[in-house]
Amino acid sequence: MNTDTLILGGGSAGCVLAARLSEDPHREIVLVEAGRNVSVGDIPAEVQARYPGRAYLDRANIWCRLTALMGGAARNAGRRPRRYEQARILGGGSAINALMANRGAPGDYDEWEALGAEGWNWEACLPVFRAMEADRDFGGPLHGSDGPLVLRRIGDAQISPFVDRVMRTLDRRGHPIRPDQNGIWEDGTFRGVVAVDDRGERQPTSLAYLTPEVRRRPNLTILTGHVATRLLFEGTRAIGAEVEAAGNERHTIDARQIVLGAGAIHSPTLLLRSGIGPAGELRALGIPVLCDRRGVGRNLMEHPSIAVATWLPPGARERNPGEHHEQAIWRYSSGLSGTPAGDMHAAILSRAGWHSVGLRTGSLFFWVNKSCSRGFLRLVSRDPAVEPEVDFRMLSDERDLTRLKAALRMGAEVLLDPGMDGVRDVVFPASYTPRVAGIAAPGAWNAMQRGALAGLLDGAGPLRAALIHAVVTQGITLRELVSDDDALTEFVRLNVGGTWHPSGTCRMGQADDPLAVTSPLGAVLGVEGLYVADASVMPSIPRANTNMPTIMIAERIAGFIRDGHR
Ligand SMILES: Cc1cc2nc3c(=O)[nH]c(=O)nc-3n(C[C@H](O)[C@H](O)[C@H](O)COP(=O)(O)OP(=O)(O)OC[C@H]3O[C@@H](n4cnc5c(N)ncnc54)[C@H](O)[C@@H]3O)c2cc1C
Repeated sequence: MNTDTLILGGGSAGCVLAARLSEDPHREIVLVEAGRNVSVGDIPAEVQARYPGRAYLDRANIWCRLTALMGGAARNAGRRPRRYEQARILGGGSAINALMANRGAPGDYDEWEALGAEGWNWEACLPVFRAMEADRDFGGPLHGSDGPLVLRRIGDAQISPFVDRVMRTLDRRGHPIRPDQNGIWEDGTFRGVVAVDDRGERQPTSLAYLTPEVRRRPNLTILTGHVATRLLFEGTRAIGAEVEAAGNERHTIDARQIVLGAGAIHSPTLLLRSGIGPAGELRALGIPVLCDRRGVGRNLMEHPSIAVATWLPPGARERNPGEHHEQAIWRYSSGLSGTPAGDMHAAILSRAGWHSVGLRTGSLFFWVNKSCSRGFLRLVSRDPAVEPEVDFRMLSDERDLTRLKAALRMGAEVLLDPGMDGVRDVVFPASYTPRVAGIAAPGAWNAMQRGALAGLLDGAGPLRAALIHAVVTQGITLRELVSDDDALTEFVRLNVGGTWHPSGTCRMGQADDPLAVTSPLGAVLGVEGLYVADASVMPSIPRANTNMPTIMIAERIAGFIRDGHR
């Protein structure tokens, strides 16, 4: 097979790249995606749903062997990797994520430019954000009205009694309720902006960008169920890729130009496997070094998280099980020296899972929105079936630990505030541990078990607190954590999780920056004909969920490639 532009990875970014680059009828495009197809009329119900809590737990939609190290280890024990969900489906993260649609602070993009990504300041990025969206609630200079992604805020009829009361309680405590999360960057609480279309359904980029009309273009070929195993080069010029179809049949696709959209874990992995990366590490695995670039797989970023949860009395529970659950957010500034405004984020969740216990649990899911810790990923085998080692080194920067500990304390205060009387019951610490992930797997057995536990907890009356502490938090109480700093440190270090926002592993920068992997145009430094255009290229993590920033990146780099910038 032979094409002009070969796009590897059909995720949030890859589908945008395919749609935009195929607008030029003279350019042949092949899009290769490892996961299954998603199209209008052929979309799994859990992917289409506005309630997203099943899609990312379905093993058919994710890279099942991928694990990652998050934070610290228990005393006298090694660090243990946990499953780390990343999409393997056409549309990528946008087909399984929590639908939150925000961009971060203007300062995040000005920072990208300051770090060497020339031309990526807020003034340059804002018009692209606007062009991507059709905001159904707000207009004006910060919003778009006719882009492919419909955005809206959770309405009065949808908001759960618990979420509504948290917002009012926070308002009374000095964190004002504000109308627009995507408006002026300021602290407060906001109804969540979600990418939900006018029928109330998810819009993965595999539908919003790869519309039936786009798919009919004769110059666009979409290959799903195909895994790219390695890039091919002639000298230092990329000339194609080796791909493996289901059934292990390998073949090559020749191309004039290759664009990686395989995401922040698998785009650097493909570079490493193809000989682009830290020379010593590659040689140790017997991979011939094509280009010694130390930055490949470094600068791995996430938003470290921890939660405070409460058992919900019946009247405070989500009334519609199909409703989106991340209904509001709380943005605040830690005030810690060297951190910017609005560096902290809490998702105010009406429920904690698809099952009966989840439906009865509300939570404040905190994350450090401007995190300072940086991790890495590296190959451990030449075998393309073996996932890389991923180590986020969360909280390795003390500032992240300090902020997350303070967040847990604040969350406890808010949920225990008398203003919450009637919509909260027992308050307890929570996090997305491997145990919780196991329990959360969709299926009849888990549904039955959770149903029995929910019934037990509902009927437990004065024994509920003891039962939650025994079964849910396994002996850890909130009182102990907020009164004992060492216990809190240990709990946060052990239980810190992510938010599924990996980024930065092929970061943009200037050619003389030894840790830069791509130029500000997305071109891989040191070789020709190869680009990266996904969450990997972010120089620093934005104060945002990362889907909209990634789509903006794909839009811009597609534009650079289309216009022939070098
Ligand atoms: C569970 C979850 C919840 C999230 N919630 C939100 C949210 O609410 N809001 C938000 O803004 N962001 C959210 N995110 C993050 C957001 O979805 C990602 O930042 C975004 O999808 C990244 O886009 P990407 O194109 O870089 O990578 P992806 O969307 O992950 O796409 C990469 C694609 O490449 C494919 N691929 C990888 N390797 C190969 C290969 N070798 N050959 C062929 N194909 C390959 C993968 O299968 C995948 O489809 C969430 C993510 C997850 C996983």
